Amino acid sequence: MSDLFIKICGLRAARDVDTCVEAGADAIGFVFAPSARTVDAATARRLAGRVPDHVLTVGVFRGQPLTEVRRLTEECGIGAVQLHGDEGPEYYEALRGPGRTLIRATSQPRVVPGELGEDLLLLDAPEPGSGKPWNWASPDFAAPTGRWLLAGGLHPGNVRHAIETTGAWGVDVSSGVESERGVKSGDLIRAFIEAARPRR
Ligand SMILES: O=C(O)c1ccccc1N[C@@H]1O[C@H](COP(=O)(O)O)[C@@H](O)[C@H]1O
Repeated sequence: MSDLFIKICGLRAARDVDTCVEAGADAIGFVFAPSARTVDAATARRLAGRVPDHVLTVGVFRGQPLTEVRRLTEECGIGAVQLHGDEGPEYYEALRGPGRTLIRATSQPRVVPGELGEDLLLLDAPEPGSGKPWNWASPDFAAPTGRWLLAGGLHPGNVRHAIETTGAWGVDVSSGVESERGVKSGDLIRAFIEAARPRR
């Protein structure tokens, strides 16, 4: 794994999954929550099967029943669960399993990493997947310490500034690497990774 953790989310096409892997993404997300980017189980399983072991596959959920989250994760061979709902610690505990990374996504900037039992905190905009940024540059924002991901309105043109301003351990993007809503652009994926992690 590289210094900066980069997740590209909302993948629906094999070609784009391959581009993410070749360009150096650390994680690839499949959206199971209702969205323009939702994939069905068969598609997610087929796409996840293309991803090498060193790249984390992530299932994205929002307020879905535990049984559904567990079933889709297992059925599709997904390595991590990203939760955008208001699940409590029991929910995280129930999902904990060998080799499964739990990611808590929240738009509340003052949470304590790990407090619900998550392995990784993701600070996102109030409307996840909308491409709208939140005010991570505000002097009122106190970035967490340790490992956390920044998301919300990131794109090739602002990601470096966002990392330098917040000190985020990793970044996550969906809209900012699309040519139109729900359609990924190989050029933007490569540009995002290059901008986030410039070659030395
Ligand atoms: O991408 C979606 O449609 C989505 C739907 C429901 C929950 C989360 C979703 N995506 C997450 O949103 C951020 C990226 O947002 P942006 O488009 O780059 O602003 C990322 O965490 C995705 O996993």
